[in-house]
Amino acid sequence: MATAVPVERDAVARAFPGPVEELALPGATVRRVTGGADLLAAGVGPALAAASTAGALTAAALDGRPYRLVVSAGIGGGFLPHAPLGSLVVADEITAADLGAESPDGFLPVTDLGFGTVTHRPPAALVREAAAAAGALTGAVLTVSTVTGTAARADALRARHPRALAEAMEGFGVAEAAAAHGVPVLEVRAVSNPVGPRDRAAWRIGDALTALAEGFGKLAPVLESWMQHDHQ
Ligand SMILES: O=C(O)c1cccc(C(=O)CC[C@H]2O[C@@H](n3cnc4c(=O)[nH]cnc43)[C@H](O)[C@@H]2O)c1
Repeated sequence: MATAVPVERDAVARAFPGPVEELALPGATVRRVTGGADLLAAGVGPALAAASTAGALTAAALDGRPYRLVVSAGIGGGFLPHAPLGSLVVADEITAADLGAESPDGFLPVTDLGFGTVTHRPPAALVREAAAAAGALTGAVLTVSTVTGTAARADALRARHPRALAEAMEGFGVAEAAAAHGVPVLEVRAVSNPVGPRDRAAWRIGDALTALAEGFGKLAPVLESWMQHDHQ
């Protein structure tokens, strides 16, 4: 499970009680719960999240216990009214929303420039089961390098991504690292603020962390079952 910051990791960790072993990796520390998950505060933003997650994936593979699933988790902005504050979103699509080029005719995704990918899709069955267990919404979660802070940008994102429920800053980076290792990815976001004009008074970070912890309490059996079975 890769969160951005330790407070998110600790919220997720409440779903995985048990003795914890700390493994220091270059740039990040993995908390390994006995019989459970590896938890990683991977850093803020897609680049650091990708680097930290790739390090953990590589260390686990070299240790002879490769990961079977990578989960990007944390708080995020919600597109109102579909994803209200305190709601939980499971991504059925993880899309890099600002990876590309501007043009006089609008934004061009990096795929239009002939490079790479902008979307990773978590396994549909896992998304369904996870969302049902946690009572979460499902839809696209956007990864951005710049937090949206104006109505104009929120409208532009909504126009380009009508299925978007949330935005955050790490999912696509975590997904790229997982894809490089051939490991499936899931993204789970608890909504802490609306996507739109910057308004710090509107943030509900405590409520979102509670929703994240409660959501993972319900999700944990689904994730554990997924990791124990083959999904070829
Ligand atoms: O200063 C601001 O206006 C502002 C607004 C929202 C979030 C931030 C952060 O610095 C938090 C970044 C952190 O939390 C995730 N996150 C939470 N809400 C959002 C959002 O609306 N858009 C993008 N990311 C968000 C993100 O994944 C980071 O880990 C500052």
